[in-house]
Amino acid sequence: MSERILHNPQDIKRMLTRIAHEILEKVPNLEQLVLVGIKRRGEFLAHRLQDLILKFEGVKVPLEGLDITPYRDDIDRKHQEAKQEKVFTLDLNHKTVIIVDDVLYTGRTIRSAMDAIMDAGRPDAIRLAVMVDRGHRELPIRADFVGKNIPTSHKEIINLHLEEVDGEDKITII
Ligand SMILES: O=P(O)(O)OC[C@H]1O[C@H](OP(=O)(O)OP(=O)(O)O)[C@H](O)[C@@H]1O
Ligand SMILES: O=c1cc[nH]c(=O)[nH]1
Repeated sequence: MSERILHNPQDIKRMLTRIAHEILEKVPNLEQLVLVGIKRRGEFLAHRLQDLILKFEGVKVPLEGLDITPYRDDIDRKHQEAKQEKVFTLDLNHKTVIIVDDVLYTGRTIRSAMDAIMDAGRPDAIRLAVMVDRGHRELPIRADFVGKNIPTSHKEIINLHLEEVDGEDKITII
C-alpha cells in the first residue's frame, strides 16, 4: 500500500498556531491551564503549543507527558496494577486540563487519558486538542480543538510524522 502526503510542515505549523490561539480564547486565565500530551507524539505537540503560548502571552504553562498504557482497556490486570504508581507530578485540581494528541480515532486512548487524569485529581474541566480527527468513534468523545478533520475508511491509516521523532513534519494516509 502506498503512503500519500496530505499535509506538509507549513500546514502543520498553521494548524498548531490556530489551535494555540483557540486555546487562549477559550481559556483566558493561563494560571488555570495545564497541557497533558499523550506520549509520544502528543507530548511533542504539547511542547510546541507551550512554546507558541509562551511566544504569544509570555507565560510558560505547565505541561506533563502521559503514558496511557496502564489505563488501556485491552490489557490484563497485571499491567493495570501499574496504575497504582503516580502518573502526574503536577497538581490538576481546579485546573483546565487540555489533553493533546496526534490522531483521534476510536476515542479509546482519550478515555484512558481521562481516567488517568481523574485518578490524579479533580480538574474543573478537561478539553481535547488533536491534530487529526479521522472519525470512527467507538465512545462518546469529541475534540474541542482540531487541526484537520480527515474523513477516512476503516482500512486507512493516518500518520502524523514529527521532526522530533521522525525527522520531518507531515501528515500521511496509507
Ligand atoms: O482514538 P484511538 O483509537 O485510541 O486512536 C488514537 C491513538 O492511536 C495512536 O496511538 P497508537 O496506539 O497507534 O500508538 P502510537 O502513537 O505509538 O502509534 C495515536 O497516537 C492516538 O494516540
Ligand atoms: O489511523 C490511525 C488510527 C489511530 N492512530 C493513528 O495514529 N492513526
